[in-house]
Amino acid sequence: MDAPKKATDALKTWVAEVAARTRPDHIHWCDGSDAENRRLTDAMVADGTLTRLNERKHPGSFLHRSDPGDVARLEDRTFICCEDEDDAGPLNNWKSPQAMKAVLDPLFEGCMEGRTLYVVPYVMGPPGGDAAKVGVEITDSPYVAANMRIMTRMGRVALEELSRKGHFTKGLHSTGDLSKENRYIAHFPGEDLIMSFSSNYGGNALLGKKCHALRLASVQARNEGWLAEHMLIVGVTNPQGQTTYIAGAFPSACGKTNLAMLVPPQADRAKGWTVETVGDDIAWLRFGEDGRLRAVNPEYGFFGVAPGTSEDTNPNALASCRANTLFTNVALRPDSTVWWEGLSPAPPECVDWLGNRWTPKSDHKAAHPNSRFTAPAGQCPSISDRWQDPEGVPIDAIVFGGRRSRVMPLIFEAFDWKHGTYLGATMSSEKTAAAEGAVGELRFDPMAMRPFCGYHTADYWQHWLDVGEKGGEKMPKVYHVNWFRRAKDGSFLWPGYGDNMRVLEWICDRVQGEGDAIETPLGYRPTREELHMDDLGVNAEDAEALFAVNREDWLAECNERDAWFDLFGDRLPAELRKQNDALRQRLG
Ligand SMILES: Nc1nc2c(ncn2[C@@H]2O[C@H](COP(=O)(O)OP(=O)(O)O)[C@@H](O)[C@H]2O)c(=O)[nH]1
Ligand SMILES: C=C(OP(=O)(O)O)C(=O)O
Ligand SMILES: [Mn+2]
Repeated sequence: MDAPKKATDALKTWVAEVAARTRPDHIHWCDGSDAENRRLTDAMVADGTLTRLNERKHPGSFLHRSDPGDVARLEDRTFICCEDEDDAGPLNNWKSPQAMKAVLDPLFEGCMEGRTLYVVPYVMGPPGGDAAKVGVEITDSPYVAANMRIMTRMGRVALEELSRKGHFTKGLHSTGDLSKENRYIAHFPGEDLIMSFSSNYGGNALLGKKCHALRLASVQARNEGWLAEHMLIVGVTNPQGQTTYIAGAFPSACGKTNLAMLVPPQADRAKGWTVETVGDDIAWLRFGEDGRLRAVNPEYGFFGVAPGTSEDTNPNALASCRANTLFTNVALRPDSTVWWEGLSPAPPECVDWLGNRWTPKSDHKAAHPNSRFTAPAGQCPSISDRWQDPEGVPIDAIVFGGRRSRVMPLIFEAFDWKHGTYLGATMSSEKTAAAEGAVGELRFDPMAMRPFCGYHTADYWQHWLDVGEKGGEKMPKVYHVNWFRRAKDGSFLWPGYGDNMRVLEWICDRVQGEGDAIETPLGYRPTREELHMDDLGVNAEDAEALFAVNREDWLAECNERDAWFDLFGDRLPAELRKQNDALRQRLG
């Protein structure tokens, strides 16, 4: 297939070079049209890659069962390949660009023989805006191409944007043999290039998302004075009609999508509170002409965690993925509808994510814990009118949150930006199924960017401090939340989900200069009355436990933070150590 007219010479040359190396049988330039999507999905149904779902209940939707060994991001196999190892920092795997290519080039040699090479041009960010960035992913996976069409503005629109912008980020992906030995997700910030081999999992293979919009974009953002963050963006409007936009950084599978699509409880709606979704995973933040930080969602779809999503917990996500959705590794019911743990009571029988018959008596889960839906953002009932605003929305508050069963209170407010940067830098969270490894293990995950920052984390923190200097008084307020603190019996102390609205309302009140607060060593916290905890059925004892600051635990936490900071050597901004000392002093 010939290159489309709009393709630049640089793009045509690159495609020709890649084709010469990978030797595909065919080349297909994706245009992003419905007709093309139909051809791709029909072919995948025919060869068993996809299963067509119930046309009435899930129109235009399909199930994909991945290779059983390819179900999550693989951090061990993810590399930052800058020239100088020191610039990758202690949290990234590093290989020199030369060494990495010496490994990858032979793997890519001839890897597309017998396959079709898809050229997938895409735009991250609202087209036409300053924030928008063009990328081109070359892949031999039609499943990846079909997912990219949902997650990004893909095809013609991207080539048009390319003709305006000229530059594009290169992403080269091949399914390879799906073995872990050959799995590499490699980033070359110096060449604006990604090479990904032997995984088709979202975070490893949909290169516009974590690889481009976070790892490479974080490096560009540092160089250009903006922020590329692992954050949801949500708008909350109070009964007076004032809208507060909040950006929230939570590690993978810690509640971003849920918070972005929150449905306020009936009582709050009756008072006049509403919530709108701008983005659920990534935010690009830059200063507007008014000197305030403005955020765009660079994505076009949601790559959401299926388990736990239900009419009760997240009806907006369910509505988003009713149609035109690709499901990966969920269970299939006899009527060709999907099921996962937490959606509804278990069906008497279904086919599990591995393709085997499953009943409630089975000894394993029907859906993989990291099973996902890929759904168009425009289908979300709560999507904001401004979600594609090229200027972005002004951010009034930034919320950090981890999954902590102990120690960390429900919510507190930072004293100022520097203290907020410290809260982000010392975030920690229990590991989830979104990446391979031991689920539940506590680890530091600064700004929820541990797996996604494309350079030295200490330099990244310094960048946060610099951005704060630049923004001065106009910077957002910063908060820390934890929905996951547990009672002695192991149950969650906080009802979470829609009831997180109470926390958002307090944040809005604070931003508007209202809302009572109590000063604690950690920061400002709301009173129990502010959160209307009695209405939620949170008793006084649980409320106490949700906010408890145990001095011994916190002194231990300070010591762990010192040891954590030691990892970063003399690149660590002195301000962060100072903040830790100040906390220790406030604890007494
Ligand atoms: N207990 C509790 N679980 C939550 C809450 N919000 C999300 N979750 C669960 O955390 C998991 C990941 O949530 P999700 O919003 O998809 O996280 P994301 O990957 O950060 O977007 C799902 O199983 C949710 O049901 C909450 O407020 N409380
Ligand atoms: C997309 C991913 O994560 P999340 O949406 O859970 O942040 C991922 O882990 O690949
Ligand atoms: Mn999510």
